[in-house]
Amino acid sequence: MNWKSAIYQALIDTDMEPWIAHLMPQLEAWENSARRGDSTKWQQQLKQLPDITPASVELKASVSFDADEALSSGHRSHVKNVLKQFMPWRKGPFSLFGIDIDTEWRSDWKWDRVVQHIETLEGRKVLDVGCGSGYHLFRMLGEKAELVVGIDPTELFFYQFSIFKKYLSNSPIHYLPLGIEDMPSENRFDTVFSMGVLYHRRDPIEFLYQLKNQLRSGGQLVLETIVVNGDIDTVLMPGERYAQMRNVWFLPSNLALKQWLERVGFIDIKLVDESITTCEEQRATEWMTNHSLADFLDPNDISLTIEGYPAPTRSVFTAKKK
Ligand SMILES: Nc1ncnc2c1ncn2[C@@H]1O[C@H](C[S@+](CC[C@H]([NH3+])C(=O)[O-])CC(=O)[O-])[C@@H](O)[C@H]1O
Repeated sequence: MNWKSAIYQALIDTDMEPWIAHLMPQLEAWENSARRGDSTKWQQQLKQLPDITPASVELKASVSFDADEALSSGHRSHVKNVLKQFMPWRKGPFSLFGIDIDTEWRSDWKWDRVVQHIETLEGRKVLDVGCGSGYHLFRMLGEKAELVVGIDPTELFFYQFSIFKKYLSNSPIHYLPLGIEDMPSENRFDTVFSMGVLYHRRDPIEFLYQLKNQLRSGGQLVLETIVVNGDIDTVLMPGERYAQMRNVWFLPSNLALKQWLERVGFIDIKLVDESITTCEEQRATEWMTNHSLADFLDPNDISLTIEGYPAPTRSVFTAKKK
């Protein structure tokens, strides 16, 4: 069964059926456009992965898939070579049949900071907006969510996710290669995460409304984004680049962000974590060989980006929909 039919079948007898039915034409259109270039290569590479039923899958403490027996060294180097076709690997780490994918980001550190502050995911329907490779989706399933859906329009990340989904085909974890703007406003999820996305949005207030429109009444928002020091009136709009990223728009102070959340109508708003992003958490590795955070900071003063802005500090907020 292909990935589209799998999610449709999984939701057909639930109250999510109208939601997924609404999205099917867009998924169809995406699939038709994904029959070219890199997509074709990645689809072929996916078929090269071994058809093994994992002997054990760990999702609570890490994302690791283990086989009964170690792969032979020839088989192992073949699988490693296949996985390398999906570079750059940004969000992880993953472990597949003894091969450790040491990604650019220690996304597990972010998860450890977040998970201790959120309502239980057990039995809940969860949406992760801008899920990247889906690393956090697997950790959400590890927390026993009833349904986990990630959305992210970046094609490579869909295929990275598909590698691990292959070994969890019957689990309620799904990735839709769509953006938040494609989602119908149907108030269906118990928890909505959006981590590392707000600063990429040209209209952050509209984005907060879009997140709110995915939550049921009483549901929890978990929002993580880059912030700057300052009072309730402080919001930094960088010039063309921030830490070399071209698509960064608004970096609010914690107080300004709290006010945005209030204006959009969230209640019970809490700042639960604030952390400076370190060069240990985001760095180049064998699996992501491009420049990384150390190259984007001022070499003489790592509290600044190379453009002279405050270096990335990330805050996590939780809030509720009335
Ligand atoms: N319109 C959109 N709708 C949904 N996602 C989008 C959209 N536009 C871009 N994205 C996606 O948002 C993700 C942001 S990365 C955060 C990953 C993870 N959450 C993390 O916390 O590590 C952070 C970063 O790279 O700066 C990317 O995967 C985009 O494709």
